[in-house]
Amino acid sequence: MDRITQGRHHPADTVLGPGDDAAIVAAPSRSVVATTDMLVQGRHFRLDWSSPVDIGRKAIAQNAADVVAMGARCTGFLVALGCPSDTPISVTDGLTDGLWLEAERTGAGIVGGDLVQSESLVISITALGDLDGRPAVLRSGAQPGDVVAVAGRLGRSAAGLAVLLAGIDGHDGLVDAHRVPSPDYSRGAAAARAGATSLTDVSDGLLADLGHIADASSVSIDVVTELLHPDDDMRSAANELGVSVFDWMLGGGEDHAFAGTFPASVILPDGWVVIGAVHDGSGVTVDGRGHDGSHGWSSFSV
Ligand SMILES: Nc1ncnc2c1ncn2[C@@H]1O[C@H](COP(=O)(O)OP(=O)(O)OP(=O)(O)O)[C@@H](O)[C@H]1O
Ligand SMILES: Cc1ncc(C[n+]2csc(CCOP(=O)(O)O)c2C)c(N)n1
Ligand SMILES: [Mg+2]
Ligand SMILES: [Mg+2]
Ligand SMILES: [Mg+2]
Repeated sequence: MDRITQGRHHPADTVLGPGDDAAIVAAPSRSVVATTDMLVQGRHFRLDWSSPVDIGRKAIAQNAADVVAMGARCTGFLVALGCPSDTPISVTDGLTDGLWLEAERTGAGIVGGDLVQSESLVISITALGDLDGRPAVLRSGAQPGDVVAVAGRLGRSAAGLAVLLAGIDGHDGLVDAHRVPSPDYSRGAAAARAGATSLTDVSDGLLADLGHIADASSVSIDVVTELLHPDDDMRSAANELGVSVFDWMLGGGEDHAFAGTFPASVILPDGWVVIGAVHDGSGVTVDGRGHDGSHGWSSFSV
């Protein structure tokens, strides 16, 4: 346990870190943003595909992205870890390093957690955040006439997963994007300050996650494929595998890019790019039509 808890530098929001019955985390806004997501071995990661550092980083990233998708910044993480009894120390050390590495990218510390024995590796994280006095940006605020925009790259994680599943060589950048998502954690607060009307992170797939905004806001959302610009390495992997690069960009999960809506009059903050528009109605369309392909990952269908 000492190996997991000791020797780390805690940022200012950690009032009391690991060691007592509970941690104390600053809540300057007097309301706390709280979210949880878990990673399960075999389901969300494989130890022959990802290093323990990668897995630790991904676990923090997918949680931090949900805090940022409220327009907040991260203030602390609680990490519950299930490990088989024969897990090498190098694996728990690597996980701990990865967790801290990505936590530091968010500006927050790991303030506590739990460690139990289990049949496979399971990492469940609770992330806390603060809005610094601003209102949260909900999924329910999109208005007809708004633009739809994204910050971050789409489809690269799904492309990397496809490369790993097919066992083809090369495409290291895509495989890296699958192993460790790289959200820019400053984008959510910037969107909130600019007047974003709704915000989410892309965890399941662009169309599925925009669908949550469309449902919560009682609007329809149209994505314009001409405004999506696939990278050359995604195009070449898609050609090699005989699939459409847009399947990855529209339906691929785990990039943890941010997607949101803004009034059309807003000058978008750095990193945000228009990809569509909000209309009256319901559901999500692509180039004005229903999309036959996958809208995203579904937790219980695969
Ligand atoms: N077991 C549960 N108990 C209570 N609320 C839950 C439970 N599972 C999910 N939720 C809530 O349902 C909502 C949607 O959860 P979901 O996990 O799909 O969101 P997400 O974290 O943005 O997506 P992803 O898991 O793909 O990253 C969230 O508000 C979440 O708190
Ligand atoms: C070994 C392996 N196989 C498949 C995937 C793909 N995958 C798993 S969960 C998920 C979306 C979020 O799911 P959840 O809703 O469970 O958080 C995706 C795209 C992976 N990462 N690793
Ligand atoms: Mg979740
Ligand atoms: Mg989310
Ligand atoms: Mg999530």
